[in-house]
Amino acid sequence: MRDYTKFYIDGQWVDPIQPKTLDVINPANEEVAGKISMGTAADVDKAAKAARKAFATFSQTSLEERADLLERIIAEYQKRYGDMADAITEEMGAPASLSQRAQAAMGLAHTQTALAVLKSFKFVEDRGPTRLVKEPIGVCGLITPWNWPVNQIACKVAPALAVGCTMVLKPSEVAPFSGYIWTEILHAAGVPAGVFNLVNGDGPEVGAAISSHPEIDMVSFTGSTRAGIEVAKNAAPTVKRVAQELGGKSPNIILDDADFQSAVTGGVRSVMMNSGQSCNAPTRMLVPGARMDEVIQIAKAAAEATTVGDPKGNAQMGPVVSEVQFNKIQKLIQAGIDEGATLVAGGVGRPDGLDKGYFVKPTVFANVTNEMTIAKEEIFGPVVSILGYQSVDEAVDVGNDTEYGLAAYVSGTDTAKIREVASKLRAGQVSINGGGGDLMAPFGGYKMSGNGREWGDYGFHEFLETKAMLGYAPKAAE
Ligand SMILES: NC(=O)c1ccc[n+]([C@@H]2O[C@H](COP(=O)([O-])OP(=O)(O)OC[C@H]3O[C@@H](n4cnc5c(N)ncnc54)[C@H](O)[C@@H]3O)[C@@H](O)[C@H]2O)c1
Repeated sequence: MRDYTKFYIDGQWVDPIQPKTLDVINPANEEVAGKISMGTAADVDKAAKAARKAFATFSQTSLEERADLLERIIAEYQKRYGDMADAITEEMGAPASLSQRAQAAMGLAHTQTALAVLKSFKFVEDRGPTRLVKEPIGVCGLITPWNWPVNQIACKVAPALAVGCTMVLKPSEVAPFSGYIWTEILHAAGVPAGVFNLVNGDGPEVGAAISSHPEIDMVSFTGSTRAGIEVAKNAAPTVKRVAQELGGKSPNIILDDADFQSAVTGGVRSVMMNSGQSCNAPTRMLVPGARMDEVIQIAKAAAEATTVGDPKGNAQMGPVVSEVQFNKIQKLIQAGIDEGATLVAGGVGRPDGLDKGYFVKPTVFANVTNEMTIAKEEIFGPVVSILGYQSVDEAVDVGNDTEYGLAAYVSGTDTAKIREVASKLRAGQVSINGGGGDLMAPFGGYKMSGNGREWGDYGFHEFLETKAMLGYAPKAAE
């Protein structure tokens, strides 16, 4: 049982102003795995004031001092790597192997990337007599979700620290263990008091208090589009910058000349990874209509080959994060059946032999139309919807016919055709023939998927203001 009931404010582990706790449930066995405190606006106020005070000095630190700090965080993270992976498996059910090789790895990798970017980042640019200076924006409010918990924390905290900002973090209350360990890492690394603060709690109380606090200069939010809109509304009266990384319903266009065995199998596996709980999962697979039967056979085999079970064992897929998510996914699978899609694999109910835990069957629907609920709504579960297209233009139109625009995927062999399709897709990231794994590539969405860009050097700009110093270089006397 983890007792994670302290907050971290002004360099100290402190009790919440009003004691109130929340049990954290392990989704693999539905048992209480630990508890956190649920903060209030008063805790946020204390943290924001500590961050404001610290900003005066931390914003003036040298690039070398901040690089040194990131190096110490990396060293401490490496020491706690196993703890981090275990915590993620326990709090949100990712299989141990996924937590080790991806979930925990991303937290470390974003910190290393921030360090690398910092070493060559251009904070100053001279344009004739004018000097442009990039300065830290101030105190940042960071609100993160549960699905890739430390990935999202690190891709905000590391660049914010790198540029000299101070911050208040609120991790997801559903999966708060990794955020606590992250905080222990930062404390051990000697982050100066007040620079980084942790307040746990829920969205309507702590999230809203962060969004509206006058001492917080910007909010970087990752989560659902619903909550992202609330954050922006609450932030509006204080005119703070709001960076939103929101939901997705990403199209995966498989062109007629693709290697179907590999593209369809890869598409299904990508959705099943992390139990479908990735904002950029390729959940709408678009295939030539004439080849639907062939695709169904491949997709069925891929889904049925996915092993589901105890995330501490060897299963490829663990549970989904919570009862709320489990019930939502069940309803959407039922909607697919009711609206006439062809159920190819999986379906409602738990997989055989798994009576406890929020386990969902790896599910594939075919003959889906883009009007169906399962093609429109972000399911955030292991459910693939396969749609047939008659022409490549139609595939692009249907691919873009969504309120989201986070990611898109194209596969085929004709490079010119693939690039043409990729250029027409309205999404922040387009992956070609399974391309990925570039931590320097900006990550963020078009349309209702958000307005920010995280990762690499783009991630730095979220936390910077630009100052123009006019007449900085006076003209030489004639
Ligand atoms: N675009 C991206 O980079 C990205 C990455 C991962 C997840 N996501 C999205 O996140 C969602 C899943 O995560 P979730 O269920 O934790 O999302 P969520 O919106 O319920 O919660 C995300 C965070 O926001 C907080 N929150 C909730 N309501 C709030 C409010 N009114 N004001 C302020 N904060 C509030 C939560 O407490 C949590 O910390 C999915 O929609 C997914 O697509 C997006």
